[in-house]
Amino acid sequence: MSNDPVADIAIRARNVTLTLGSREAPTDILRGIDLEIAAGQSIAILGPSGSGKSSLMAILSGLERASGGDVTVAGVRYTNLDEDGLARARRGRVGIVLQAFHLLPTMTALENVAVPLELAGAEDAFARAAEELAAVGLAHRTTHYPVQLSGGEQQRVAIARAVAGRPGILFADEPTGNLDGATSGAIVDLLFERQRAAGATLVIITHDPALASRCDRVLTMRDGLIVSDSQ
Ligand SMILES: Nc1ncnc2c1ncn2[C@@H]1O[C@H](COP(=O)(O)OP(=O)(O)OP(=O)(O)O)[C@@H](O)[C@H]1O
Repeated sequence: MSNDPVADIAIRARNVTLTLGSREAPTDILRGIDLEIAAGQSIAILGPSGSGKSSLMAILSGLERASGGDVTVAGVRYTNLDEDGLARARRGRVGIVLQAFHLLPTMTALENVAVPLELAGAEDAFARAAEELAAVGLAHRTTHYPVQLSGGEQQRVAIARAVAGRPGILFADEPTGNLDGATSGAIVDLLFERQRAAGATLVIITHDPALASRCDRVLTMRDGLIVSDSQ
């Protein structure tokens, strides 16, 4: 840890709001989120369906722009960035794992991990991708296409892809939502293992209190607000 308190904050949100829908019928999705997450922390976000968990994660991970407030992630202030600016801010700083895996069907497991690295300018993209796939236990599946992989294997590829760029922050939105119980346990173990190996901050959205209890800190959302914080 550095002595600079600002450097030790991975995520800072101040009065973040999100309003969607039409001008005539706006819906307030996030209604003033204030949050600081320390670098290296694991944090779970719980809350009923529709409470705004995915929306908050989309904003913190730079996939979506807030309607108001201020967001700074990994030292980059998102406020005033356009979509290209947000995409640049994500690259190399943020890794994202989603419930539905989102692998490209026309690419092998190896290509799914290597191509984003290549686009980010890595010269050794394929060698690094092979290492990442080995680290998630898939050294024997590198030439398989997503359709040839089980759900758990696809999520391992997605985790390898998310951590391959060595991001400081890893976001996971219900990463086990499409998996059975036994597979889920192994995927969660893997997420925490990869987080520790990278020294990354981990933000997980989950409906599973047992998973949440493994995190350093647990937030609960309701109606677009954070209503409890275990910290
Ligand atoms: N484009 C949109 N226009 C209007 N409302 C939207 C839009 N997108 C999402 N919402 C609403 O925003 C609210 C928050 O959605 P969000 O997906 O963030 O919730 P969540 O807590 O992640 O839910 P779940 O656990 O079911 O995934 C929901 O009520 C949803 O219907």
